[in-house]
Amino acid sequence: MSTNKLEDAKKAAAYRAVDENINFDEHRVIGIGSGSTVVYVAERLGQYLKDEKYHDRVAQFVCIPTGFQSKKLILDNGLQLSTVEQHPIIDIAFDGADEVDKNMQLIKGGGGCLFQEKLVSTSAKTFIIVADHTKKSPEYLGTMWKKGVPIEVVPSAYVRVCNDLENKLSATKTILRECIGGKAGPVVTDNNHFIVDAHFGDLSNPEELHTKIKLLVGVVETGLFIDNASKVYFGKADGTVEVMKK
Ligand SMILES: O=C(CO)[C@H](O)[C@H](O)COP(=O)(O)O
Repeated sequence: MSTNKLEDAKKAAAYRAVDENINFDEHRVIGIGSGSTVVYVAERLGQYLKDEKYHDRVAQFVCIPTGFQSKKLILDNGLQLSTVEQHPIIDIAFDGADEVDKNMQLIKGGGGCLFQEKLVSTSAKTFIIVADHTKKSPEYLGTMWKKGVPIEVVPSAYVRVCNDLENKLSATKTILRECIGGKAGPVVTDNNHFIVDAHFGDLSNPEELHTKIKLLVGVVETGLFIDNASKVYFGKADGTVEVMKK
């Protein structure tokens, strides 16, 4: 698919997700995730802010970011920025995903905002995923996303975590995520942790794997988002959007 078509698909998913799920009278605290698709969520909210019919209500929204990129997105679109400390209960959150299976379990963290994304999404009463259709798994997680399960770890524990993932949980490969260009060395998250990408092949039981990984000393959070998403909007190349819900 051409880059333009892919962007159109992301935009279609994000616009429709906002249009169908924001309740301008009831919602006030909005989570804004990370990645290239959620850019269009912030853009859409910015458009509503400029529309005189919605302006007063959207100006009252406070937006909770999942990292530096989304903080900037919120500000660039003229929206009010706040924190999850000030608003531990979020009305609705939007975010992207790296892969979505048929049960709406997710792999996230491909963009390195893992822990903060999980904090925001699990603090939200409703969590909406926006994605292009390449993120839809035909069956198991690990089919479309081949870069492994992202795991946020305490820096000093990364060797121990990699060893445990391989020896205790049978990961076939673990990779400390490195920066590409700009800086030599590992990716450092917004919460000053490292990311390990762990390969397990197809994930037939992501919930069990998530629980096992979480128990390893040094693991902050896993990129397996279990029973978290309320709905998924998949944008397609032809501009249509498929909605998945339970
Ligand atoms: O989990 C994420 C960042 O850690 C992103 O939401 C995920 O990588 C999807 O990004 P994109 O919308 O660019 O495909």
